[in-house]
Amino acid sequence: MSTSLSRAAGDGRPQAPIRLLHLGLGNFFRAHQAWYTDRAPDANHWGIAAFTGRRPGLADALWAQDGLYTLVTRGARGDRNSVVSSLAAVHPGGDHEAWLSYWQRPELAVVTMTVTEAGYTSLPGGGLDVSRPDVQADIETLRKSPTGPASTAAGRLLAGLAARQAAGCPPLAIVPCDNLPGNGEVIRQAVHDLAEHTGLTELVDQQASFVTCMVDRITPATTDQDREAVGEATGRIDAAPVVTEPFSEWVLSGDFPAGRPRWEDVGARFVDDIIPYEQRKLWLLNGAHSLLAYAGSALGHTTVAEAVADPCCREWLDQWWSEASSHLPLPTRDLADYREALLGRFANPCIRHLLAQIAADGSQKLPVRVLPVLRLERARGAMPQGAIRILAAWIGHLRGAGAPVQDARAAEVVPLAQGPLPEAVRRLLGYLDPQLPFDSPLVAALTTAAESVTTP
Ligand SMILES: NC(=O)c1ccc[n+]([C@@H]2O[C@H](COP(=O)([O-])OP(=O)(O)OC[C@H]3O[C@@H](n4cnc5c(N)ncnc54)[C@H](O)[C@@H]3O)[C@@H](O)[C@H]2O)c1
Ligand SMILES: O=P(O)(O)OC[C@@H](O)[C@@H](O)[C@H](O)[C@H](O)CO
Repeated sequence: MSTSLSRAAGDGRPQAPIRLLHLGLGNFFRAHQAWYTDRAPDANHWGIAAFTGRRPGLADALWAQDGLYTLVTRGARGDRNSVVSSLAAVHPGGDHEAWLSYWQRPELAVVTMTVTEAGYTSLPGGGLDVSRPDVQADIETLRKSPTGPASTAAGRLLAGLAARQAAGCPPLAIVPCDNLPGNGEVIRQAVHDLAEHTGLTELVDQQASFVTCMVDRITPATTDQDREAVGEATGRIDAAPVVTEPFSEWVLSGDFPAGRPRWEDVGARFVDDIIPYEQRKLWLLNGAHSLLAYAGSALGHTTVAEAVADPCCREWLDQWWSEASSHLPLPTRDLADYREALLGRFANPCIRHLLAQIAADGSQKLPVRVLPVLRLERARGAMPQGAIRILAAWIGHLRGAGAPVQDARAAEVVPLAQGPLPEAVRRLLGYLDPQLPFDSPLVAALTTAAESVTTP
């Protein structure tokens, strides 16, 4: 009979001392940052304590198997299974005492996070969105006690920094790993704004260095079938395996005052100017994902691989990529190779990446994946049909076409999308950027494009 993964049974390596902390224990973190750490030559010195966002389920499942899990690297020609050992402790997000206790350890050096775009609780133009009830609740909590049980990511970081300062510990690095440009600065600003509302301002820059990074590895949600396949292939019960693609990229920019694992020895790159890497990835990969999520699901497709096999979607992808590529400061040959590689990654028939998963939180994603290209194209007098198609398909999605709406801002954007199309288009453009509804030719082109998106 199969037994669960366990260190006592000889699975994985012994637990490493904890010097890394992570918020947002999900699949991507386990396929990416935890995997880089696991393979670093100094992995034996760098254990991670990871916290879920709020729900305890994954922490419980991983706790029962000593933090070990199987990483299934799924290429078009088959799977490769390996056990990742870098998680030394796992906790439910609500365990605030445990969260603070790690910040009070002098040896803690790096805090990473994957909390989704919506988890940054920031305004579209930057800065903390203090109108949110969860942010307001954190302001109250942290005013009462600087280390109180905050619930937002910014609040938890600030409470951690306050605990660290009170314990007299040295500064560390905070490394957000979500698909946002300048993610280090975005979270720094959010934490800083929260600190201003709670009288803790000086603490932020004294205690932390905010590192920006570009992350890439397509990692879908795990299915029961994946769990069964891992059990059959490894002879071990694993309640929480992660399936990911062979490709991986991590580019970082910023200081690590208390050190870090030798991630550069296993493929991570440290650069001074991260902007070209961010733009290439967010526009070409994530922008294309959003196109397929809305336009592809409206055509009846369920996964990225299905959508990219449809010649119509392929043509739309090429149009979007040509528009976006023309604004990237990278050699033409490199961009052509990147696009070619993306097609192969998207077409991987063994990665079942659901369009519905990618479609979530479009209100947070389109401003960083699509709008920069739209604005650059309009500034040079072009009417970018590729970018317009993505926005049109998103509007169709909010009006009921394709994947179901799951958006942190659904209560605002779904009502804006209802009623006669020209007004809905104007309202949604205004939501994304108050300047855009004044661009009448754009409003007209987007209305025409949105009319062609099928709604039920
Ligand atoms: N999956 C990918 O292919 C991929 C690739 C690159 C980057 N990312 C980034 O990683 C993020 C997570 O993706 P995933 O595949 O791990 O998803 P997931 O659903 O497996 O995990 C998400 C984790 O984030 C936590 N979380 C969500 N909202 C939070 C909040 N407000 N505060 C704190 N924690 C919160 C959840 O509790 C969970 O632990 C994405 O939103 C994206 O920004 C994902
Ligand atoms: O993870 P999200 O929700 O930000 O976006 C969905 C996908 O576009 C994204 O996860 C990509 O698969 C990933 O960014 C590839 O590295």
